[in-house]
Amino acid sequence: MSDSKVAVSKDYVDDTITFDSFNLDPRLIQAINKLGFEHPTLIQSQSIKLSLQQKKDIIAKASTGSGKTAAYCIPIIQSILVQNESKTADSKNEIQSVILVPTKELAKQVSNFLKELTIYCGKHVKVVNLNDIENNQLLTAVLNDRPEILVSTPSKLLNVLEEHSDVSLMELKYFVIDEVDLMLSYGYDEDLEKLSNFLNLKQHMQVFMMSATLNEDINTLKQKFCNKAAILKLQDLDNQNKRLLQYYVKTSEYDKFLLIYVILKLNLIKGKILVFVNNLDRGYKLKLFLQNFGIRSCILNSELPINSRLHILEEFNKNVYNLLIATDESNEYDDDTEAEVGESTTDASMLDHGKDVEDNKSAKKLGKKSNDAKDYSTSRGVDFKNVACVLNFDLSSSSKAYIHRVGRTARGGKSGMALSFVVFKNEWGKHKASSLPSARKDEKVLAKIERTQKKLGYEIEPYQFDNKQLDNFRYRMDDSFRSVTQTAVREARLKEIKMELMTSEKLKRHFEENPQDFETLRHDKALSKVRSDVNLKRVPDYLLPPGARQDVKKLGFVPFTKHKKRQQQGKRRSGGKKKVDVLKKYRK
Ligand SMILES: Nc1ncnc2c1ncn2[C@@H]1O[C@H](COP(=O)(O)OP(=O)(O)OP(=O)(O)O)[C@@H](O)[C@H]1O
Repeated sequence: MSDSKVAVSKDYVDDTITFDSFNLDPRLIQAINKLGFEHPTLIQSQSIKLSLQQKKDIIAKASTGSGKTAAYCIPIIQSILVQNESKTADSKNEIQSVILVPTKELAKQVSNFLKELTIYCGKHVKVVNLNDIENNQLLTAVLNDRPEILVSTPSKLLNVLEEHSDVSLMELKYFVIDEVDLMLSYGYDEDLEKLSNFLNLKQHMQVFMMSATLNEDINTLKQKFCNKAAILKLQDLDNQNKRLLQYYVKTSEYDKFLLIYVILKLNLIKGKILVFVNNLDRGYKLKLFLQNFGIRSCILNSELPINSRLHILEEFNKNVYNLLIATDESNEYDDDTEAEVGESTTDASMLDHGKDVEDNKSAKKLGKKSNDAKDYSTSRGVDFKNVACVLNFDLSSSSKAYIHRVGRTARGGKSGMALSFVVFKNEWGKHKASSLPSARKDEKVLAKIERTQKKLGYEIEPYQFDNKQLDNFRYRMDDSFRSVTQTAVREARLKEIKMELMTSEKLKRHFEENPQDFETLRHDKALSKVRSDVNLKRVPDYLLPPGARQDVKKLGFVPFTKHKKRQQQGKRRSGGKKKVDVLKKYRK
């Protein structure tokens, strides 16, 4: 999944072994080396061993970013390669593996990863992402070839099976359900039930079910698909949790806008920032608000065509954009019971054979996702690269959604930080234009998040900004906020969709022929001309901390404290190893 070499921290790595010790095919080992993976992560070493040596079905619960994708991809590819060796010239090709994921983004991500892993054996292990193919004739041709691995969302696979009666999954050797709990809350259970009719259940078929969060809801699926599954639970060890620093700021709804403006305008957070908002309009509102200050951002939401979404993700991962505002609708569908029940065991590593996932009678089923939002989630599974900070502009409405959101940073052993804006209960609804229904419960949700994170060994620290310093920026923020009317938001939303649709449909062929043009397409352009003061883009000297007045380049990590102190802190930072509290300068 990575473009560059990734060094996984000791938290996840099983440095007692290397990938060589699994007796993997040299072509697979070569591809793993090319990805820069030196040691397997804990979930990988457990899963590869159990799958290859004991042929066990596996239900795995392991932290976000701990390498679950490779934990099922590697044994699948290895087995297919072994199988191939015993093939004769007239053996027929069969589809051997199906990997189900809840979103199109994940289908793309997983199939890309598989392609990287099969780079030296692609002729023998063909990977097809069904969600990638819309043309029916092309699909028929591709399926006639009986690719060894299919990646798909459940609805797409079902659709394909219903329309291509000649495609059989009866010889399937591997069946993976990734982000299995999300599948259920998205209402994919009916599709999965129907899909089970196309499978030779419990007959020589190995099943993987993976997620960072699991609850007893998956028991029905487990009973349906698995045969004496081994349950792997691998969470971080207590003293290894310092890679992810977590903070919250209690604020009013209106002041969230002030806070984000100051944080971004003064570059208080270095590196890429992923901002989560809870609905589509909020995303555009925030984008337009920031645009007034000359702060560019991209939007990611379920309304955009899939090609645009994939392109935005790709570009963000290539560091083309620094600021991505993602609408997370999935948190509406996550229930919170898992986090409290599921984490009751915080063993670093626990392996039970045939043991049931914990009972949680109170787990309630949530409504199905709307068609628009189906197949989309930014908080789940997406391997955002090098995100320095996840900023919950709107707090998630469940602690489970919070786990997945903050899991978009500090991935693959890197460090990161999460900052959440939490609305004081007694401040909720006081400023209509900035108000959000879900924020009413912010304090309650925060309490749940704190409890859940504590069980995982994490502390979430309060962060208090110096209100006096912030107040200096207030009148500029008022101007900008007023200019972002509901009409401006609606227009921006329409304009963006039109723009992206054009790109997706009309220009699709052009981009296929001229990929270099696609590279230069930017998604963070200004959306509409909201009536704002051009001066808003400049921060006048008197608003800047003294250290930055002479030299604008000094913006970012600018102290409101004394210069000397900052120099000392700067030195410490350059040491590289110490965790940096990037917002410190604004602390009260
Ligand atoms: N053995 C390894 N060594 C180094 N990097 C690894 C290793 N395994 C995976 N990675 C990298 O770690 C990152 C996270 O992996 P992956 O997306 O599989 O995590 P995940 O557990 O599925 O997370 P999530 O629960 O959020 O879906 C990826 O960038 C991947 O390339």
